[in-house]
Amino acid sequence: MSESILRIHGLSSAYGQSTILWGTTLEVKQGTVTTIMGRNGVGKTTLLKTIMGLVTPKSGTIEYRGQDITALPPYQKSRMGIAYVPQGREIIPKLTVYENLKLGLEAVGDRKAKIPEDEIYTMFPILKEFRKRLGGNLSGGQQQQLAIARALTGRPSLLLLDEPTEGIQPSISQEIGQILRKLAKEQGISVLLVEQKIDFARPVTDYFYFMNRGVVVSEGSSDEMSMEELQNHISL
Ligand SMILES: Nc1ncnc2c1ncn2[C@@H]1O[C@H](COP(=O)(O)OP(=O)(O)OP(=O)(O)O)[C@@H](O)[C@H]1O
Repeated sequence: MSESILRIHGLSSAYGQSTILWGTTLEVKQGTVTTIMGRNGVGKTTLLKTIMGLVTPKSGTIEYRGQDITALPPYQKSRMGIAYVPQGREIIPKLTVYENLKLGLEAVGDRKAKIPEDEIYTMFPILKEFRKRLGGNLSGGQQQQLAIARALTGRPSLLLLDEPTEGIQPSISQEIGQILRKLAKEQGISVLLVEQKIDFARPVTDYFYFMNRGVVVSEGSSDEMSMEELQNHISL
């Protein structure tokens, strides 16, 4: 079994008085795609934000590559190789595709580094074609590809992805799924994915966690789970 790149133990976090995570525990193995599923509002986005340091945990620990990173701010986590693609993508509409990609490098604090253009454009050929186009003029699927590409410019070890298929046509979702598999299997990048669509998640995922009301309620490897079991888990 491969090593864990991320271990989360008993993580709780809140917005003011409103507690959302109630002691979440999970891990991500190196070079795998690990997927968190659960209904709207159970705390999946809050979990990713807490891992990234955008929400401060009340208790619990986050360990990345064996190091306790619980209290570190987001920029330090970025520099250590954790990249985050938020729900809704958050690309900058008034900047070109290339300029948006450059922002990914700034997030890791390396202004002198070059965008690995060959790699990025091999993975996302449409971004090469639209290099000079404004981000705001891309389709939803192309913006999602740009957001993932931007996260990859700093060569992360762990990619946190929040619902990349939301509002995207199935053919592009499929392409994104294939890219996530490749990143994990060929480049050893570990992916922690939040996803609601079973059809997309099933072929992409190595290991599933199911959340309800701020905790993990069940888990299991993708191979061991039938489509029916998956359906049952998320309808709980
Ligand atoms: N900034 C915030 N301030 C206060 N409450 C928030 C904030 N962000 C989210 N919440 C609340 O926290 C709860 C969990 O939200 P979260 O977005 O983490 O869930 P989710 O499982 O990702 O759901 P979804 O799939 O709808 O994004 C919800 O009740 C939501 O209304």
